[in-house]
Amino acid sequence: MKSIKIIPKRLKGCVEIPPSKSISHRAIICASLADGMSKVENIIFSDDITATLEAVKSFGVQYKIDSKGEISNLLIKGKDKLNLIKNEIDCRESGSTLRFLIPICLLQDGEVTFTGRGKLVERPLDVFYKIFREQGIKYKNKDGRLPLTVKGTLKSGLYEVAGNISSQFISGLLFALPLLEGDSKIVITTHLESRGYVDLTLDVLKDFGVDVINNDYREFYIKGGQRYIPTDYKVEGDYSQAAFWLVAGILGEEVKCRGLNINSLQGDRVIVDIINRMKGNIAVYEDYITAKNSTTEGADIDVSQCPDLTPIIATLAALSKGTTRIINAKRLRIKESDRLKAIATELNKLGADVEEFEDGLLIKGKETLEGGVVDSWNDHRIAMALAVASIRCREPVIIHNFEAVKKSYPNFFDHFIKLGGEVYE
Ligand SMILES: O=C(O)C1=C[C@@H](OP(=O)(O)O)[C@@H](O)[C@H](O)C1
Ligand SMILES: C=C(OP(=O)(O)O)C(=O)O
Repeated sequence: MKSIKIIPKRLKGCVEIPPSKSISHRAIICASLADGMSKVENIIFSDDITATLEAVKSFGVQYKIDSKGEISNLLIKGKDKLNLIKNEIDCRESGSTLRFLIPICLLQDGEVTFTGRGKLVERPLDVFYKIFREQGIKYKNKDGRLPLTVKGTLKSGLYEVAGNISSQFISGLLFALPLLEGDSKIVITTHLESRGYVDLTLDVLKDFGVDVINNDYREFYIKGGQRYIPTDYKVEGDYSQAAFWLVAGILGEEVKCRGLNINSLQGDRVIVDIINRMKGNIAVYEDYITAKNSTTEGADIDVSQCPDLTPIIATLAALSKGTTRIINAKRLRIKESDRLKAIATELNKLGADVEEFEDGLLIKGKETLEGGVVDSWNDHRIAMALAVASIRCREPVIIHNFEAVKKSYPNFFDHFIKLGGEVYE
């Protein structure tokens, strides 16, 4: 277990936001399924993106890396016919890699085993198991957990899919179904949560020449016999990661975030509206967003469309005036940690007043927090939220298992230091 000690400091400065992890997955997968050479620019090798790159290599996809400092560009030689060269895929802790690659792997009939690490082994796959049973696809898991071995091929036709467990199941099907000969339709049988991620999938599919008709997020019509077209694609900045720095600017001195698309489809772009609603001092310009020290106020926040923002919103709420209710957050319990329990437990260790409910949090804000020893629960977003909380602590903060940040943002603490943070390993 590795720990980091943070001396409370008000952060100030400018940060180049790393590329969107969600869009990076999508661009790599679409380039891999396009027969020819595609360029995917602005990539960082987080654990999750490495998992997806390793996964597509298992199907004969090749790529070259051109690195410039923290950022890399990929030249990907994709194939419209997958040939299995490695029948075991280690998804590490990446739910996106697992849920996106399973349908893609079922475009060929070789047997494949998916493995995972940490909490990924128990994150739900029931939506796919229902499809496997309906289509006669053989599958075997270990008491409902990974490893999962599958054998068979996806059929075109009607798919009835729940939209309130994970949008990733829908995205995974949207990558694979256009390549089948026949047409398909996905009917969403519940309210669709994390809808912005489906928007990202449809948008990147379109950029790579694949069209899907979206009937108000209730039905998706997928024409069969489509082909991905090799494309040059540049990944934009990640709003889920920018959220940590925007809150750091509100709690600290001032932070300017560069590299974001102010018209992004990313669902977590809503962090700007949330900070505004909480009376934070935030301003959006053509090529940067800046957040300045300000006194924020509690609000009622529905996170059903932006689950990944919950840890950092809870941190801001814990240091705002009044009460914040975070609602429709039950799905946070099936991420890299039980994020509701994790952020409530750890913020309270720092002296916050967070009450946990089955599907949300009730947070009574304070001027400052005490500080103390906390743990990341091996969850990158918990680690990063706690690091930001340190800004308004009276005493140092020690975070155990801080290296969890590698999952999505390996140089998070380099940026933290660049903004004036004082950390000791
Ligand atoms: O499709 C994606 O890129 C993601 C979808 C979201 O999951 P859910 O759809 O399960 O909420 C989100 O939590 C995850 O970080 C990335
Ligand atoms: C839940 C996350 O990612 P994934 O579902 O891909 O593991 C995340 O990045 O917070």
